[in-house]
Amino acid sequence: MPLEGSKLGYRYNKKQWLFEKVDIRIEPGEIVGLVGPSGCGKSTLGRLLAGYDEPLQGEVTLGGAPLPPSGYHPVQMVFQHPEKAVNPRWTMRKTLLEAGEPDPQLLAALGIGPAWLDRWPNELSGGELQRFCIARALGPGTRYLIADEMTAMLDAITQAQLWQAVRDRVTERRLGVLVISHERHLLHRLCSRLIEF
Ligand SMILES: Nc1ncnc2c1ncn2[C@@H]1O[C@H](COP(=O)(O)OP(=O)(O)OP(=O)(O)O)[C@@H](O)[C@H]1O
Repeated sequence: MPLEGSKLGYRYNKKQWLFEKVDIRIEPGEIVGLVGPSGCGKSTLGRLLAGYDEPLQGEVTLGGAPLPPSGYHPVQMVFQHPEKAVNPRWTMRKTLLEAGEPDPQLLAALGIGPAWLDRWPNELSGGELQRFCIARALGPGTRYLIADEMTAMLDAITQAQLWQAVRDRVTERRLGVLVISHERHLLHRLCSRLIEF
């Protein structure tokens, strides 16, 4: 089931339109890159596709139907700053359980040590915390991942490890991925096509 945005338009606070009439389509098992100058609206488009915000024009559909209004969301988004994306009062185990029972193979592929599950967010480094955010976003019900500068703050080795784990899910589960990044070499390595925004 493709993830599609049709004739999407958005603007903040009734200012000028950030974008209008944008069509975008991602197929299962596809990794697509989204590039464009800073401030052009890439993250905003990602938020619309992930159902965080409602488009002001057009619609987002998954397999031809509107995104589900409640329950586990099949389109998940991961941001650059993991510390903003987790509840500081939840252990990492509880954080992960939000997305369903975690798959031990996925945790191992993301380099998450079993002992980390009993830690609190402030007891992990940014890179360690981001691994949990990715694990949570790849819960069993996820069909699409919107990765917004997901590995921009990580070293090259960790970056490669995390993207390999995502790629394996693309192959095994036919996960579809939209990669928002300024790093052209990363996009060329990962993506089968690029959308210039
Ligand atoms: N909540 C908000 N309220 C008002 N304006 C916003 C809000 N979020 C983003 N903007 C503005 O909308 C524009 C697009 O922002 P967005 O984050 O989507 O761009 P981007 O292409 O992802 O940028 P970057 O590459 O710098 O991350 C920017 O000018 C930004 O200042």
